Amino acid sequence: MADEPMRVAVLGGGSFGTALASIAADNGARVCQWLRDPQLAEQINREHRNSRYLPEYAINPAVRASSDMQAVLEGAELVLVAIPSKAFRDVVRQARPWLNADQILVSTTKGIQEEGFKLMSQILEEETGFAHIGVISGPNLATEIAQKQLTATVVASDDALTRTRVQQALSCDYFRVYASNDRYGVELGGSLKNIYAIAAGMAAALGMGENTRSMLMTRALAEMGRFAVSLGANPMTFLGLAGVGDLIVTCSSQLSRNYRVGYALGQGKNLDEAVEALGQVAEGVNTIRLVRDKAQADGVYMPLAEGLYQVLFEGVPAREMARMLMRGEQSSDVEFVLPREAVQQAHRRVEAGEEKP
Ligand SMILES: NC(=O)C1=CN([C@@H]2O[C@H](COP(=O)(O)OP(=O)(O)OC[C@H]3O[C@@H](n4cnc5c(N)ncnc54)[C@H](OP(=O)(O)O)[C@@H]3O)[C@@H](O)[C@H]2O)C=CC1
Ligand SMILES: O=C(CO)COP(=O)(O)O
Repeated sequence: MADEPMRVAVLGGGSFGTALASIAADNGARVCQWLRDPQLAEQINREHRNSRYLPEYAINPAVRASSDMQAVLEGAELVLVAIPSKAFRDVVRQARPWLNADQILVSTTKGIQEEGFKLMSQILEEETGFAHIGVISGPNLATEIAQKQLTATVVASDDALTRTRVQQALSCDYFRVYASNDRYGVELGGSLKNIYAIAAGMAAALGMGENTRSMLMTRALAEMGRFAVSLGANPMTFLGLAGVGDLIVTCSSQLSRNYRVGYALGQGKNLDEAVEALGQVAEGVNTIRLVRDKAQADGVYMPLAEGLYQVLFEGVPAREMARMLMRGEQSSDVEFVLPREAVQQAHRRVEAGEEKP
């Protein structure tokens, strides 16, 4: 078995699905890619190019694209699901008749389902009940992968076979795959950072500088950690590629679609115009709403997510929101070292005259 090429199926014909299919093929796997548009599938097979999502880049000619899901899934050992969160469950349901419990199912999608605040690998689990389930997440701009820029990702699963086979399938000269057993944390990191990428794009369009971006990213990490703890997740996972790593790339690059939506908003476009102009999925727009509602319901302090929600959905001007955030209550740098409450209590004591210089 070790000498036989691994059979990999990719569900999704967008930029990331296409980039992953090409990596696996570069690495010697037999790769079939499913997309719902038969004409685009035909073009990929004929020209080895995805004119809709990655027009500038050559796809490994060994990738076979098809709109026949049964044929794509037949005999696949590893199934990568690269479908935006809004359509993820539907596509998994469509695929279900041709999936079997020996297969490894991996989500690559950085989004959250509104009902039940479910992450995509939880949907894979619910829809199949299979054991070999994982996620891929990390600083992985599809366009840079398509250029074969040196890139790292994380495969996360509590199942060692899943981690190992994904590392074998995708690790190559330009793509390195690190392992984690914290599936929930890795997946949560990938979803949350999209929120702050929108904020970073907006800040850039408003002419704010590098100090601002650095503050934004670091406070985003603090807020993400607080949210993770409230959900019983391990905030240490955010120190890795799927947290800090992805936050850095997505908050710094025009190649990020979430960043671009934020940038367009900062330039004065409204949300519908910004999303329409993008023409691809920016998961962060929906994630802001879901995370803000969940934080409110669970009493988690997330001023950036709340502020961004008010800018996107309640018409508060971004500059005004930035001013309010800067003038917010005094806080702690690293809350795992000095709790936020301790800072606030000290302020109250000084203001009440209980502590004097
Ligand atoms: N692009 C990137 O750099 C990265 C993306 N990701 C994540 O990967 C996920 C997928 O993203 P990506 O490939 O970039 O997305 P794209 O927006 O580039 O493409 C989306 C793909 O999903 C298909 N699709 C959408 N709705 C349906 C549906 N109802 N049924 C079947 N197919 C559907 C689209 O088909 P059609 O064209 O026919 O609409 C298209 O093939 C996202 O959640 C993203 O967060 C993760 C890391 C990097
Ligand atoms: O997740 C990504 C990079 O790691 C891609 O980000 P966008 O979805 O914002 O393009």
